[in-house]
Amino acid sequence: MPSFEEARGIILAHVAPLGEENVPLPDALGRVVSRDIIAPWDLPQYDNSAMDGYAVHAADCTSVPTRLLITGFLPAGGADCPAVTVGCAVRIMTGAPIPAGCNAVVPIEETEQEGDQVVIKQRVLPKQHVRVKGSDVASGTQVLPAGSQVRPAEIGMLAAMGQALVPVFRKARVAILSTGDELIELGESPKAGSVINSNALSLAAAVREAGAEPVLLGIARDNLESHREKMREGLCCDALITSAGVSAGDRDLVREVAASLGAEELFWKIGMKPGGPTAFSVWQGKPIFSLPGNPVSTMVTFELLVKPALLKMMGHHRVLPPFVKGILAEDAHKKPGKLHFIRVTVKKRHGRHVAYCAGEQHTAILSTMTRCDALAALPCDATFIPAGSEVDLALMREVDLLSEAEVGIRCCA
Ligand SMILES: Nc1nc2c(c(=O)[nH]1)N[C@H]1C(S)=C(S)[C@@H](COP(=O)(O)OP(=O)(O)OC[C@H]3O[C@@H](n4cnc5c(N)ncnc54)[C@H](O)[C@@H]3O)O[C@H]1N2
Ligand code: MOO
Repeated sequence: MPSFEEARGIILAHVAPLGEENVPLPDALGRVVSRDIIAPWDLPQYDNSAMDGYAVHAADCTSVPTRLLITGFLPAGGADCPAVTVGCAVRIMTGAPIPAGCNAVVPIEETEQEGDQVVIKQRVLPKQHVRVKGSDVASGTQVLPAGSQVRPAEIGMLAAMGQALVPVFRKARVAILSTGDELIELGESPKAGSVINSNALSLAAAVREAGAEPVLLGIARDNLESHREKMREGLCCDALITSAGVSAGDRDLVREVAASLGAEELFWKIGMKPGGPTAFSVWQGKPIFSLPGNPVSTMVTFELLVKPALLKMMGHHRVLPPFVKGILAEDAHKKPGKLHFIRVTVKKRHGRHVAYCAGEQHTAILSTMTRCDALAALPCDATFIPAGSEVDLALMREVDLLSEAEVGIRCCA
């Protein structure tokens, strides 16, 4: 049985970035660029003013004060300005091109206008308040390397570079299949023994949050034919995630059907909890993630095993969840032999993350998941981890600062 790290290593070794596509710039947000983007022109494209003021030639302003004749006005976007001759200045607005004959801008506050003349009250240095052509990005240089994730800043830069279509890695289409006769869909009337198919919706949300596209396949019933039909359908997508039917039960059919469809199983069972019965197979290069059905196990295995794979498929370089060091606020007990991920709430105190048990840790307890700020990793061989121990935390959301009033070790039941 592979350890958690080994299992994740096997998964990551069996997935690769999907192909590329060109998307309109606004749709590139969150995607990963698949090629180096090279600047087709300088940014700024021309020398322009950084201030509202007067465009001058510094050499005309060596004495203080200096008096210059105002010969024109240049707003942003204005291009029509004859060359400025010795002893003259042009009133210029922020962003307007520096006219020929000028090499500096004097802000309006450092001047006084007297009729058609401007009095410059301070020394002027060449290039002062001039945004020089190409000083931000020079034509022909790399604006973004392949592999960059597109954030609002990159959208702005790509727009400034005239990049209406952006080459990005393809978004993964991820089929989600729930299995089990007890399941009903949200909105159907519950009967005795029925369970709402919440896993499909939490998985679809997590897939979407990872930047991929969920494709909901519905429910495979507990017979081979239903599983076969739905799993075949799912294999048209880039990846298939199944939930439940993967443990040791009489009706756990997912692995049998995956094998009958020709998938190669790389592992079944991992030395982690939750997520012990997880299976991973590959069918014609496509990953099949068979996650355990207990709702918390489904979410935790998605976060720690599936999401890194999807991110890699979509071209991301940083695919592992951000782990930070934290301090356990309470004693924790566990059985040896598996890496345990417990759900904790986290507060920050004096720059350190302090982790509190988020509640009942059984993997069917959804409410502990909604309170969870992070998953704390309790080492494989440990049986008792005393309060104050340092642990790795996989943060699931931003955490608050702990007020002084809340400081103090709480007792774990
Ligand atoms: N004899 C053994 N029994 C079990 C083992 C084991 O190793 N030996 N492992 C346990 C662990 S750990 C887990 S986790 C579960 C996983 O079992 P399955 O993946 O086969 O899932 P099911 O038994 O079909 O369902 C488990 C549980 O989850 C509920 N469920 C299933 N699908 C959904 C869904 N789409 N939405 C909401 N809830 C769902 C289901 O009703 C069950 O209550 O096996 C243990 N048993
Ligand atoms: O692995 Mo199960 O996922 O411990 O509840």
